[in-house]
Amino acid sequence: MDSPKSNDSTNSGLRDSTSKANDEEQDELCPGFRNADAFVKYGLGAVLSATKASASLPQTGDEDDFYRSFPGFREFCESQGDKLLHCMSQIMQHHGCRSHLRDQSKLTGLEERFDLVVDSNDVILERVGILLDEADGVNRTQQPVLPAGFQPPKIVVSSWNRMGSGSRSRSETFRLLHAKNVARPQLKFKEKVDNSNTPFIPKIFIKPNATKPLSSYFTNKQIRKQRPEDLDVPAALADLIHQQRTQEHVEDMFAHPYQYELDHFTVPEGLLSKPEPQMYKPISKTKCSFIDSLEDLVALNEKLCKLSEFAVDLEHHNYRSFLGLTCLMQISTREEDFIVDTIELRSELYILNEAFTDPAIVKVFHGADSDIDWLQRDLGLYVVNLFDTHQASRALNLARHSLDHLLKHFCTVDTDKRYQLADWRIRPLPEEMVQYARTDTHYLPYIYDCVRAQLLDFNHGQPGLLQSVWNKSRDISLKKYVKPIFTEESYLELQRKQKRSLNTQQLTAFRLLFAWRDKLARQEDESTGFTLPTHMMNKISEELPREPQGIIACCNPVPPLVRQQVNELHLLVQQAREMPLLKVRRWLEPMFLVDEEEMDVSVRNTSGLVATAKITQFEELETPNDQDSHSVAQMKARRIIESFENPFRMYLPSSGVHISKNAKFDQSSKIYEISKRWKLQSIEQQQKELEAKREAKRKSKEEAKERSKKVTGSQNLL
Ligand SMILES: O=c1ccn([C@@H]2O[C@H](COP(=O)(O)O)[C@@H](O)[C@H]2O)c(=O)[nH]1
Ligand SMILES: [Mn+2]
Repeated sequence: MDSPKSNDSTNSGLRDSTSKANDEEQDELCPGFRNADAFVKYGLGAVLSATKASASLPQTGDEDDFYRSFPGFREFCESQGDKLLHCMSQIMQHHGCRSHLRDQSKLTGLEERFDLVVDSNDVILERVGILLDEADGVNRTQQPVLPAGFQPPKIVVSSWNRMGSGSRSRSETFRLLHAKNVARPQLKFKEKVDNSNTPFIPKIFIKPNATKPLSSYFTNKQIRKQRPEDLDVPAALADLIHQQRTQEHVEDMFAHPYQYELDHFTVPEGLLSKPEPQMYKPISKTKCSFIDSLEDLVALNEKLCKLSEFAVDLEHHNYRSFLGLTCLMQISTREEDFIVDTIELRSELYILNEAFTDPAIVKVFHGADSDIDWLQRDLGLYVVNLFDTHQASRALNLARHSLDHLLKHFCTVDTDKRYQLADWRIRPLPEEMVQYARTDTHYLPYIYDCVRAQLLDFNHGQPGLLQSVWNKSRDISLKKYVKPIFTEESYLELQRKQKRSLNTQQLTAFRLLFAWRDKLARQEDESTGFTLPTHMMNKISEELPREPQGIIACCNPVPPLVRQQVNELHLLVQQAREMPLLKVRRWLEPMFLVDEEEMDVSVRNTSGLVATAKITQFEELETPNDQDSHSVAQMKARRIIESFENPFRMYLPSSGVHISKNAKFDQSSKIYEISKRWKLQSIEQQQKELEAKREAKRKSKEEAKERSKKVTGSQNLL
């Protein structure tokens, strides 16, 4: 699990419809890559040949680490990696992801490029999801009608041959498994999903293995559930009591229920000495049980409570739900595998807290970050004594840290992740998905032994490195699930991330669409990506269509909720069009409006030169691209800003610009103060401030005029 399991499908980038040059460039790379059919025809072919080529690379397997210890080999890998990243960025750019970023040198570091990959996956998957459903004729807005029983959905398997007639023994067919009319699991939940725009409160009311008892807020149903109007006292008094109770419990309400136990957790002594790895049982000889009844769950808990360790993993779905849904839990002991239906047993799974929070039992996860969130959010489960094999792999500095790599490295097991993104809500779960799911935990107890032994060997038998993995794992289990909260500023975060330059009308449209999408997604319990994918939201806000049909034209395929509410969306766009047209600039991190009267701006370039220029009053622009109406000082300021943003660009001196050689950059200069001051302000706030300032200035000018009139008048009198 190297890649983050992001629940946020809002990160999609922007397809710059005007970047024709870019399109042409891409056409050379992948001719006819402009629509889904063409993608399947050409794009898929390219992907397949790339996959084939990568499979024909020498399989270094266990020797990865050995080869990588040679600087030449490492450098070669890195340079090839860079080339690949560049290629990927180009493909993504073409596919509508951050295509506005023509200057790839602005993508600094792997992190940002990785962001790009994640964003692009979002865009592509959003499209694939919508297209598949459209092809199936599924109307996503209609809740499927469920017959009395739980009707098995029709499974659709789209497949293509991954390797051609290949030499590899296992099935090489890549399957995109999804299902028609999957019943919405949310309909079966005993407790309704809480998509309200309020912080998450832990779902816990009993606390097994507690050293510090659970706050009465959680244990006392009366306190938790009592509404002021249900108290048998006058309304005002009830309100007061309720308020006091809430205040009294507010800290407990948001604290990690096992904070105290985790803070005081020490690894059992025996676990810091070198283990003899206990070989896993062949999967074919291991019993696998599907747990979907309370009775079986209780029996499973009893079994787990008797063990010293077991492995856990979760499968998740986040497209047809606002917060995401935990669909499956895999548990492996040294003897058995269990597949737990976390949809069916969602309200009962807290039972497992007895084993999950027992400090004497090690819970082995691989890459537990998201799992910890999902356990808390959906099942009210916490983990005390977590061992994360992903953290162990990092401490051992292995070549890669994915589960596939560890399986290959320690167990010589080849896996593929073809079901990782399957629709895990499908019931009954197809056998092949069960088999896939169990491999995620089956080998983990053995890998846990191996990495512990190696961590001790690595450190000459000293437990320091092993202890550090336990500490990192504990930090992960201390994480608290944070619910996405919408604020008036939320859209700015996404806008900043996308680094697009918008005028005030476009930005207003973006803000209104963002709010519409958030509200509707919460209400309908759909992801924001399903409601209105970010790249479509970008397109609408850039183009500001004058007609509802124009909004539809920005979306391909049209999301069902957009089709349903196109008139509301159109009203929002109209509202945005009524804004005065100003250009919005991005300056360093914050965005701001270029408007400061006669303000000195100092900027230093790489050679230590300090440039100072005046920015004078700006004129409101008739059109966003109306360069002529820029004042000279604005142009200067723009160039300074550009040179600030790109330190490799030499700032060219021109009249009115002062450059002092070797001058020190003054940290307290205005550029700093301003960027700080603007940082937390929304564009609207900025606009208000600017208007107030202008108004004050206008008044003071008028007053000055009045005064001078009076003076002239009195002089005349004299
Ligand atoms: O690249 C990825 C990897 C995973 N997910 C989601 O996470 C869960 C669990 O993944 P594991 O690999 O089993 O830890 C999976 O069901 C996906 O929903 C993902 O979205 N993208
Ligand atoms: Mn898994």
